[in-house]
Amino acid sequence: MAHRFPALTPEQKKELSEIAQRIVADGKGILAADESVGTMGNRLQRIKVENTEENRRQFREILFTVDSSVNKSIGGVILFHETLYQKDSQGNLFRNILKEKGIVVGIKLDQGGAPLAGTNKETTIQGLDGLSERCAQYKKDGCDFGKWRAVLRIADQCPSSLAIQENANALARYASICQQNGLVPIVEPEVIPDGDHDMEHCQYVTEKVLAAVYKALNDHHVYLEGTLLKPNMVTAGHACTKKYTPEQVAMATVTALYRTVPAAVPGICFLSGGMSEEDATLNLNAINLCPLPKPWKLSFSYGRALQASALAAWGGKAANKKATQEAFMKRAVANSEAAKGKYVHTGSAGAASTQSLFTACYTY
Ligand SMILES: O=P(O)(O)OC[C@H]1O[C@](O)(COP(=O)(O)O)[C@@H](O)[C@@H]1O
Repeated sequence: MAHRFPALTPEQKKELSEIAQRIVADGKGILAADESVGTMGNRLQRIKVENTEENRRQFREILFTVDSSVNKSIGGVILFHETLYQKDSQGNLFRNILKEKGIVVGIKLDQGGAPLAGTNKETTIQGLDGLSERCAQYKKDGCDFGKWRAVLRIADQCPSSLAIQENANALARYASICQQNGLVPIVEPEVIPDGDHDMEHCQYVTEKVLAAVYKALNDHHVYLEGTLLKPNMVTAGHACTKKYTPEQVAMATVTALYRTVPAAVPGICFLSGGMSEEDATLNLNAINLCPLPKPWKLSFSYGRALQASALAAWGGKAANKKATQEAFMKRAVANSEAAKGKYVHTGSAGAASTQSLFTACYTY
């Protein structure tokens, strides 16, 4: 069938693919600082800090005003709506501080889950109504990419084919709308790690989910060169008693991706999914060393695994700014090395960086 109704002009395609490539340029990944108010509340509760707008602003100011050399490790930062319009204590908009460092600014576009009736507690994600108008405004306000997280879980009868199809279609519709408005869509179908399933089962499910997502993206005429994928790594469920090495996780993950993700996709930026900071880095490093064909950049888009020890160092006190920035920079550099397959584990990881960051049923 002839391609009679092109979705994007050559200029639009060029812009999108250049943005995507900047974000995952060699050794660069994404800081996912887009926790919604509720999710941030859980983070702050762990360090006994009240979940106020000012406390959220203060922590993010410390992260974003870190030394400019962070731009060697961080190519993009995902923000929550509130943060996009916040300023540092000198009155500079966060988004301008990031752009001055050469970091691409992104925005969370999904608006939370809604139950799929008649399923075993499965969900779809809301936010498609009015999405085009929101994207246009965010583009004007300095954003160049978006993020939409769909949640799939492994359990009895899960993920159902309804949940897989519905979430794949919503992700594809979101991706299409983003691209029409000049935003690179980060497509995030997360198979959450809750459960006692083994790694092999996670691989099977991840392949089914990714295959459905790429079928839907194709159906919706999404320009793959102007997208990024944010998947889970293939791991055993959190309650599985069998343990796997980073090399085993890497082999299962790259196998699943190689079978399902087209080579036209410029980058795959993993979520950390409750792994400890150190495990997230070691697994990413092993993924980059995995001896299978890897036609995409394999990098990170971590929330918890980039911020947990920084949050612990901060503890809500301005006086801890330096220690907080050092903790953040340490993880950013470690993950940048891992994105090149060059991370050397020194054995001196701090206690905070080896702590599990798992949150049950992470589906706020
Ligand atoms: O539940 P929310 O507020 O959408 O947040 C989900 C979080 O999960 C992520 O998609 C991935 O984060 P992790 O690396 O911590 O798993 C973040 O981008 C985001 O902050």
